[in-house]
Amino acid sequence: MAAEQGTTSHVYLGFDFSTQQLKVLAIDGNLDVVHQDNVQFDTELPEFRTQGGVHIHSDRLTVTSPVLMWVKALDLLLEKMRGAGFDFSRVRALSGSGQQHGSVYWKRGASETLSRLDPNQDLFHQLQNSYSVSDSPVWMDSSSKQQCQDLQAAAGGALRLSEITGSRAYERFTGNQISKVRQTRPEQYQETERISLVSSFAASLFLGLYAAIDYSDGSGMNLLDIRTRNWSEICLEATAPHLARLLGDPLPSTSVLGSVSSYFVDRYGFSESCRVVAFTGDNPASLAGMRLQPGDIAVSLGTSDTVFLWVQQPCPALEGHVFCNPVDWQAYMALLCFKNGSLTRERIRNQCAGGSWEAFSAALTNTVLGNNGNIGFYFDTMEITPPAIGIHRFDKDDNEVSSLSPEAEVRALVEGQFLSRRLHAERLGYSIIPGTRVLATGGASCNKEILQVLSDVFGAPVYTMDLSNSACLGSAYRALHGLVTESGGSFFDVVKHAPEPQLVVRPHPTAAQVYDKMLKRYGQLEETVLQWTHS
Ligand SMILES: Nc1ncnc2c1ncn2[C@@H]1O[C@H](COP(=O)(O)OP(=O)(O)O)[C@@H](O)[C@H]1O
Ligand SMILES: O=C(CO)[C@@H](O)[C@H](O)COP(=O)(O)O
Repeated sequence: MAAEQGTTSHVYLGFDFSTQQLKVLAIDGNLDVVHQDNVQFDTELPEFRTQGGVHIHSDRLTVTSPVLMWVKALDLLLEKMRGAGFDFSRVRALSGSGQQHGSVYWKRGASETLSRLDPNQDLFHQLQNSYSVSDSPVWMDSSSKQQCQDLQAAAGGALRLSEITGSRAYERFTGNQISKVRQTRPEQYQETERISLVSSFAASLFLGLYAAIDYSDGSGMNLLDIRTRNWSEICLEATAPHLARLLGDPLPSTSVLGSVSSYFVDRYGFSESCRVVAFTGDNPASLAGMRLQPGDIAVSLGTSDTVFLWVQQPCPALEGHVFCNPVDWQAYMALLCFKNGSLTRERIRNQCAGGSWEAFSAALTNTVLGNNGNIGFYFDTMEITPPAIGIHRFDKDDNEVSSLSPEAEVRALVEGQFLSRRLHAERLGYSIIPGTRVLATGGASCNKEILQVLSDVFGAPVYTMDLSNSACLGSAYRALHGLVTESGGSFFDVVKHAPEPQLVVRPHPTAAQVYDKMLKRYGQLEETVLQWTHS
């Protein structure tokens, strides 16, 4: 292992195909970050007309992204790196991550095209006709309710499905999306020779052949048996005939899948021996990037907010998800996902803080812990956890009110979001104990005032990495780890000299007094909001 890591001339790349952008990060053999870059979909690829990286369809439930936008983003990112003088010949291994659950439908003949790419042309032009479905369903989609009901019925109920796959049926989970595509677009489905996740689609581009789905991201499909780590026959059959053939066999997340295709060698100067390590989901990759340990709780504040934990034994339930662990095949991770995260914070920033994060932060500083009893629920779109919609504000006596002052609105939003994250994490069995670290990541984790509220609500210190894109960092670590896995090197051995997360904020001394009570009230009011949604 020392020989793998000892040299600084080698570098390891981590990519992240997330909702709003494609990012890349390079580390050297000492784990120092030596390069970073990104492509923002909305602004740098405006021809695809996305908002926040997606298209929301007229039914407000269907949410997709153009698959060719991701391909073009990779062309652009690699060109930017070349323009910045990045030396691709130093890359010893690469890996990456993708927003979870999204699906890519490769058209018949695409594997042939992938294997014979012309290095004189970009990927975008050569892969134009390689997808049977041009708009990939993504994690924000909630249009597959019927398919979820059918899958649960076939599996013997929601809890049984959760015991097998780690989650009850969720609309964004890939199996239900595949089922919907098969039913609503039979011709395109018939034309499909392979289905990838966003992560394995991206790995396929680098390999020049279809990449396996890894166990960890594969756990977000309602198709994988998280204990046997094989596709579940019951779930496959309930989803689509012959689906195993379209998915390929799942593999451990640490697998070396092969070397980069000659396209990347000839066009960008990658070494022929540069290895491609299985790509995974962005949340599993973040777990690796933050080097999450048992007892820690991670809060990712990206487009979605997620809360995740390292767990040794799977205890699937009706809420939340259990995924195979991306760095230790014997372990698991538990995850909760909240759809109304950064985009809702941006909306309230625009309405109440003149579009400025500084003013948004000032509103948090200028208002008191507990917000004088005001509590808000801000579900701009149907939330995942809990399945509720609408904007609901309550005063200290639990009366619904129609508005709050702009500053109180900002605090109600952020407190409400974090009370919800804590409430549902506790329902999943998590409890804050002395020594608990909250590790924050994602775009909003650069905002110290937001992190102060997180710390106060959780009653625990909040730490961050120097970088807010831990999914990229984790992917670069995983690239390095993939190389040493065969010789038995553990992930924690590989990253033991990586920089430790830094303490950013501690809870205010009165926080526990305020938020322990408020959490109970929040839970009761959430019941009311849920009843309103479903009445
Ligand atoms: N200073 C800030 N304060 C709060 N939120 C921020 C700040 N800067 C960026 N963000 C949020 O970060 C989000 C992007 O996070 P990121 O993790 O990069 O998203 P993704 O990986 O899902 O594409 C933006 O939507 C924005 O709302
Ligand atoms: O659906 C989930 C997790 O289950 C989301 O967390 C997606 O993985 C999108 O991630 P971001 O782009 O918001 O980081």
